[in-house]
Amino acid sequence: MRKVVKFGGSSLASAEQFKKVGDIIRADKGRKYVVPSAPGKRFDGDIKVTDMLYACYAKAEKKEDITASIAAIRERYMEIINGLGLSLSLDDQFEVISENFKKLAGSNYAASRGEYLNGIIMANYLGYEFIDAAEVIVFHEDGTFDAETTNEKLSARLAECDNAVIPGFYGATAEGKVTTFSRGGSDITGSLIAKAVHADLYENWTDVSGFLITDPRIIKNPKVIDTITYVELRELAYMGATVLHEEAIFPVRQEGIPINIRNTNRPQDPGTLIVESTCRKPRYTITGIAGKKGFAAINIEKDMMNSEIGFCRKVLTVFEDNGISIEHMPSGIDTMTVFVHQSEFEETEQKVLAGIHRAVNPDSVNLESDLALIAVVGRGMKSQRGTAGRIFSALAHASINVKMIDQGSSEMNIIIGVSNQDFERAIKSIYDIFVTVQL
Ligand SMILES: Nc1ncnc2c1ncn2[C@@H]1O[C@H](COP(=O)(O)OP(=O)(O)O)[C@@H](O)[C@H]1O
Ligand SMILES: N[C@@H](CC(=O)OP(=O)(O)O)C(=O)O
Repeated sequence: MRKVVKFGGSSLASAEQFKKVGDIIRADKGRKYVVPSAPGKRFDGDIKVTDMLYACYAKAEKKEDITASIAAIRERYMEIINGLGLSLSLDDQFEVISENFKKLAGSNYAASRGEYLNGIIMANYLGYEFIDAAEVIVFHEDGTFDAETTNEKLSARLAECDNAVIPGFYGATAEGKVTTFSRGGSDITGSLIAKAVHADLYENWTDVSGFLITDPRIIKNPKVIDTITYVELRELAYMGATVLHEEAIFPVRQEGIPINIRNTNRPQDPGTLIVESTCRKPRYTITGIAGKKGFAAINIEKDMMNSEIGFCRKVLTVFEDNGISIEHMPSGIDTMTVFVHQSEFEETEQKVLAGIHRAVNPDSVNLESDLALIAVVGRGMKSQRGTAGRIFSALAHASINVKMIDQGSSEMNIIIGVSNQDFERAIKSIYDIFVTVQL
């Protein structure tokens, strides 16, 4: 078995965590390619190294003294090196990094150093080859990711070595400008490597025993999902289940490589297997629940709207022209609602309203803010009668007003809009009706 293993920041926050990771890798010869993140939080309230780097770079940009900030970052790594008993010096690397910060090499460069340095330590600790991600993960000049060149470079480079450590989160353009994925992007690096080496499995090690039915910060100890499909996971990841970056699914999906989410602190747990398709029946009718706060709804009313050809297109053009992306668009006979991200919308809100008036001359337009969207997802929901009924009776029992309902044509997800303030209670009542009472 050839495996790619990615360890998140929580798994590499201290020497103690590194030792657990070392034991996991050494326990299975198939764990050949290792993708580390930067050191994460050691305890509640701690600061991730990536955030320390961003903050330090912001100081450099303001021409403030960064000596103390660099020293604090360096201390995080020295604690790991000393705790592991390694004879490794990062003096040269820190000298280069300090110089580049002062030269304002860019905030992407700054953030990427967290993974870069952790990769050097990991390679030294394991006795694996270190491959700088800047050599093999390629971005276009405009900052977008170059999937084709990356796959070629990775395949060629990794064919030369039996095992290697490749830091997550960053890469570089052909000109050598360091660029990163969005936050949590080490998951993407792992997936790209799994694809390039035709891995049998992509293991993603974190601090929870798999993908949980819902966010453990909302429900205490939610049940683990044993098997989930890429499609279900994509819906949940997009809607805020942050355990895996939403874009990490695509590279492995093209190759049909399963992902296994595992817990570094409980390696004996089987975790969650993410697959293309499965005959395994899900344990509950629903597979998972996820959601996000911070949406606004634009409600548009106009008599006979439905018979006006091009109405929707004209409305949507107004959003497009103002650079606003649309999240959902439920409609009635004479009404249409557009859900958008509130933070993105606030700046241009009045321009959009005026634009809608000009474009379609509606009877009325009104705005509602502070809304949350919740996705209830599950392959078991398809052709299972009464699922929606159960969701809405659970919400009614909890006295939660439902502002929007949207069921995808795949019958695999139902999206519900509620007030921000009802968000946690709504998730809890849906979880209880399907999982706690085991319906
Ligand atoms: N449905 C979910 N299942 C599991 N974890 C979730 C879910 N939704 C949110 N999380 C959060 O995701 C965290 C793991 O992701 P992340 O912080 O990116 O870890 P890492 O540092 O290992 O990359 C968990 O500790 C948990 O708080
Ligand atoms: N260190 C980066 C990238 C990353 O993937 O981290 P983690 O695996 O800890 O989520 C971040 O904090 O965004």
